[in-house]
Amino acid sequence: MAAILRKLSHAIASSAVPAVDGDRDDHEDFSTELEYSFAIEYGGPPLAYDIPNAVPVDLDQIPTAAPVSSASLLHNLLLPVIQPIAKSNPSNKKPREEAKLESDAKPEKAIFSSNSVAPIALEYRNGEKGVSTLSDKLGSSGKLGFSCRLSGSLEDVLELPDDGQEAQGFQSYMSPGNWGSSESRSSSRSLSSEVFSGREEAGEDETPHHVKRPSTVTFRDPDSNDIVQEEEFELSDGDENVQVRPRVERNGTKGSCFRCGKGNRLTDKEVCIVCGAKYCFNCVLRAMGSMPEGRKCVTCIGFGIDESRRKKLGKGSRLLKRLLTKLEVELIMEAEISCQPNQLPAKLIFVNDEPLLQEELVRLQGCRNPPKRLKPGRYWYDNVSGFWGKEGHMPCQIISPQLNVGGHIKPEASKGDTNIMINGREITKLEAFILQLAGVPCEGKLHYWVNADGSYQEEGMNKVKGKIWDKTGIKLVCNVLSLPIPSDCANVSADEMNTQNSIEKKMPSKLVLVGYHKSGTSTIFKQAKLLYNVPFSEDERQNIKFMIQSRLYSYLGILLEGREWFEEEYLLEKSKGKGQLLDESGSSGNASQLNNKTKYSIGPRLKAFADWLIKAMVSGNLEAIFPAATREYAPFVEELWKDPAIQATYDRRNEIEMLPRPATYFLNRAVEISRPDYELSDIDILYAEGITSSNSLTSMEFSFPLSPGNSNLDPAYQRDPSLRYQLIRVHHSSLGGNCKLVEMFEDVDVVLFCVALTDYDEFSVDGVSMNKMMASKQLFENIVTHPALDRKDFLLILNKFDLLEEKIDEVPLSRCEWFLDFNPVTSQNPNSSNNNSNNPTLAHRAFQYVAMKFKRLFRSLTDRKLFVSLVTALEPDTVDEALRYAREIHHWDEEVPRLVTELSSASIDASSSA
Ligand SMILES: Nc1nc2c(ncn2[C@@H]2O[C@H](COP(=O)(O)OP(=O)(O)OP(=O)(O)O)[C@@H](O)[C@H]2O)c(=O)[nH]1
Ligand SMILES: [Mg+2]
Repeated sequence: MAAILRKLSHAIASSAVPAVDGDRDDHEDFSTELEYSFAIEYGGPPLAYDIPNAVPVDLDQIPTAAPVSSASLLHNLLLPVIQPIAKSNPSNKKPREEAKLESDAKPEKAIFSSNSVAPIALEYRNGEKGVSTLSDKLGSSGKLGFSCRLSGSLEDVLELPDDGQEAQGFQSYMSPGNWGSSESRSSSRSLSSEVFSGREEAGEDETPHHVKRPSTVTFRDPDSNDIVQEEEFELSDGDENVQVRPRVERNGTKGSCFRCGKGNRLTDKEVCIVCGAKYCFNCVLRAMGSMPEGRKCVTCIGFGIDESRRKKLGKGSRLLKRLLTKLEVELIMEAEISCQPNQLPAKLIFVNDEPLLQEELVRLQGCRNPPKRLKPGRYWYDNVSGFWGKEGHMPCQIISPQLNVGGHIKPEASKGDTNIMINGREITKLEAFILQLAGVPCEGKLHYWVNADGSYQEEGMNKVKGKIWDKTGIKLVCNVLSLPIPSDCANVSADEMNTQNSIEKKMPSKLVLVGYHKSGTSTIFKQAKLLYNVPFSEDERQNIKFMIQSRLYSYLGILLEGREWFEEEYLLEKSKGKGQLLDESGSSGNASQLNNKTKYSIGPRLKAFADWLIKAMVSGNLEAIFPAATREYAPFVEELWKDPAIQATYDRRNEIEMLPRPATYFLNRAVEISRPDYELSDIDILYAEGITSSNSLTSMEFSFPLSPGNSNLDPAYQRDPSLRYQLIRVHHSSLGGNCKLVEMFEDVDVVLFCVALTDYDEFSVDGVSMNKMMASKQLFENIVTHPALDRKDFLLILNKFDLLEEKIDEVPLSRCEWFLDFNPVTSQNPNSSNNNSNNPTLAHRAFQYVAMKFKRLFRSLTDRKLFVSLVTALEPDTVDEALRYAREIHHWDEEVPRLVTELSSASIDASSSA
């Protein structure tokens, strides 16, 4: 491609430079500035809407000005003269072969216009690639010698729709490229609309220096990682903490659009949140694509944002609103706020001179009263009083106290010079003024302790001398002087404050939930939210909805792969002469055999979509495409779903191993889910895989309502319903190598370790293939033996019992090397659902056996007792019981002295198997 461009740049340069002005320097300058834009004619399946069209220009049709006759000019009057398009001068003509594509394709149509942009229209005809270059065109017409500029570039031809056509325009830009033939698929990379700055001096094998431009078709090619490659980076001040970000080059003058170089400072533009490049209305979609991470140039995807723009995250702009529909803008804003690369980087936040660790940042942001508008920078934090400020400045906020984040506070943290120390920090003059107003002695060198509730005492003395915030007028003065006041007490009385403080002191008991891949931790967490009425925020609901919509496409992709196998299998059988047997459709089988059609065959339009979807899925790019493009493909989903071949495939879904279990639930409602107005139900939330796409740590606070009468729990275990609990769900992968990060849970009360009972014959697919039960066991060992969890209570949740019941009769438990000695005495009636201890089902025996294996393992590692609970995460009662059990374990622990004589370990065992 580079060679072709160089040839083109020769061709264009030689033609664009007037014959009379053969100055070589001019020529080179001109050619280095040349830019080319490519487009190909859409050859995919028919769409329900118009797509931009590259209209060929017939050179003969271009109106030209008649030459001004010199006779008509007045003597000595210099007028600008428009030169006509003249017949070519063969001596200036580039040899046609030189500019010809290696493919030898026959050019059919071409459009060319250049000042600095030379777009070239590529065409596909039956998979045959063709390109019309300038020299082709001129060669065929035998004409050359432009001295005037053809008006309108191809980009202008492919102009974005005006306001009235916004949605359609965006759809067109979000089309999956060329879905046509397999050839066109393989060359879909050339769909990218790239604008190259061609450099004459580039050597044969060198890639020309180019500023990569976003694709007009806004999806990444599934095969290509090109658009995230970046050639130039800048380091700011050599600070290793500062993330390297792509640098952008502007084509035009200051204030102009970074892409087309047009416009000025007053033109409405959209700004890339990473590199600051600004794009005009016409260029923004080309430059930013489908915006999977919000408003970023495609080359900036994956990079952290420019922190000075953080406060703009999620705030839609006028320009986007003009360009896209409300839903599309919402989607993009959502992605902008929630995607991983846009999150605040912990290491850029220094608290008391120390950079934060990720878990410290989580703690800081997740506390009851977190710092507002936190951004990278240096802060001080007095964790006794909760005062928080920027390094070298007076406090700006009072956040939750007692947070274990950052280093120790320094006396000079706020650059105070008053000789008055509060909790180890020398306070500023304004703070000293407030203390005086509050009646606190401020003469001489003083050291005070100030608590979060404003009570103060002199260092070394054991007597509270008073409360700063109690005095009337203090808060008002603080407000006037821009000094912070505790947020809780702004509108509440002292009494209320005391109550609040005492509640705050009653920190919730912490239950941490962890398990190996797909053990069911998210499902249990979501079930708990539903059970204890902890609402999903609008954001969470949106995230889950988008996740379900995205996953739907991967389920469809898997189904479509299955369809291919079934079709191939059918044809193979047919070629062996067995087709007749396989075809259940009787006489129509003969007709379909004649044209190689099977009941698994789909039409070309769906085939093209299927090919594209499978390719995107295999290359792992579906997440970048969906859910942004959900709306675009909803009609295809409907068409696909109704197709008999897909239904025939779906009927054989049990044979498609890759199809996860929840797929059936969602595929059954594929059409409804794919629609933009799809409304999420609680059951959908439960069945959705995961919680959000990026969450590795999720937490909720709740209390247990009084147990309903039919609860299996002994009423003696009813507890104060106002007691608070925090359930923290951690994805095992976020615990780091050897579960190092478990140490952030050293203050948890009970660890809930979740194991999927069905894992015994399954193998993990990522990394080294390993039996999932063995992997679970390994994770269990790592966590249990972690020093931070020494002597913690563990509750083993054996999950997916419903699935175990289905599986155990088919697949023996001894498939897992750890369970080789499982030798149940088969019951009289293996299908009986009776699970009492006299006649337990095979699944129950298996559960008891697995529980026993883990208990023994736990004892061998800790010399302590492991508690076990049997759960089916999709059934609320079992989750409720497991969590209430965890609560009991925690409180038993607190009440050991009283309970130790009452509770024997036998009763614990009994309740665990219940
Ligand atoms: N039938 C059935 N399905 C379950 C049960 N628990 C979980 N699942 C399904 O198993 C799959 C994995 O569950 P998740 O809750 O996402 O598991 P996870 O531990 O969060 O998995 P990660 O993605 O590794 O975090 C989902 O499709 C769930 O719907 C269960 O008790 N019964
Ligand atoms: Mg999950």
